[in-house]
Amino acid sequence: MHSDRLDAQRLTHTYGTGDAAAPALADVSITIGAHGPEAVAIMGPSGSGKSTLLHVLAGIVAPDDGRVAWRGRDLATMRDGERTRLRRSDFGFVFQSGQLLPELPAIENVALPLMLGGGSRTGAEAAAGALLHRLGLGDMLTRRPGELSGGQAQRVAIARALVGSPGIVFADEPTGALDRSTGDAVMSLLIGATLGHGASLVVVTHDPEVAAMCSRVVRLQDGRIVSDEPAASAAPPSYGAVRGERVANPARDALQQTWIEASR
Ligand SMILES: Nc1ncnc2c1ncn2[C@@H]1O[C@H](COP(=O)(O)OP(=O)(O)OP(=O)(O)O)[C@@H](O)[C@H]1O
Repeated sequence: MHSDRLDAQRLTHTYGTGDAAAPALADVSITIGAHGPEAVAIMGPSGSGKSTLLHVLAGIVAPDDGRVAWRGRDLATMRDGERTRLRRSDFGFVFQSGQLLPELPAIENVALPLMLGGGSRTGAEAAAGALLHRLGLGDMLTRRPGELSGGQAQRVAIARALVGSPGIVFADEPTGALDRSTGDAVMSLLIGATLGHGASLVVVTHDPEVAAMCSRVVRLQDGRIVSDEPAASAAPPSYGAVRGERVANPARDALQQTWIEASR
């Protein structure tokens, strides 16, 4: 059994109370990374509970009922400070946009999680610079987010999510603000880089083509999981599952291999 696994059992969550109560999750159980790193897409109609599930899995929102365990430890039994430290050390996050600090250059945005974790500025910036180079942003280290394209900013966000070597990365519509070709490139990079780092990825998306790049697709409806299957059965033929053998994708395989070698 793989140690970097996330186990969620019987999660329920309702926003508000009484007449205003909005049930968002109902009896959701899911395990991520049981057999090694994997890329899992969470799909479903608007309001089906995707973002709520992601936030509960990441320990940002506490479930009303049920439990989430990371590496066998129940997040609810941790003190707030411990959970915050765990999120910083073991979890990475990529959101649609706006997560970078606008006043900081790219390299400092990426170095920040390491410095918040107690690392020296020199060491943190060395690691951040190396990662940004590997993501093709070696010329952009001193640019502030407002001086980057949307795709470049998302690559900086990916570097920031990965710099602390997390065990799992959570992404909420990470390409939702990008055009199709930029979004596809960023998504390939996110999947390749995350798996290349030995971490799992959980990504909320509306986009079937994004889901098809993942190895597994979980569908929600009215706060419940209605299907959980390998991406192969949901994938358009032009895309392959990241870890599957079904459809060759030389560019992605090469990218992932580069990452694995660079991460040694
Ligand atoms: N902060 C909140 N307060 C009250 N209700 C909320 C809140 N956040 C979400 N909800 C409700 O919970 C349900 C699930 O919302 P959630 O954002 O998880 O769905 P989603 O599938 O991510 O939707 P979308 O695809 O539109 O982003 C919806 O009915 C939503 O209106």
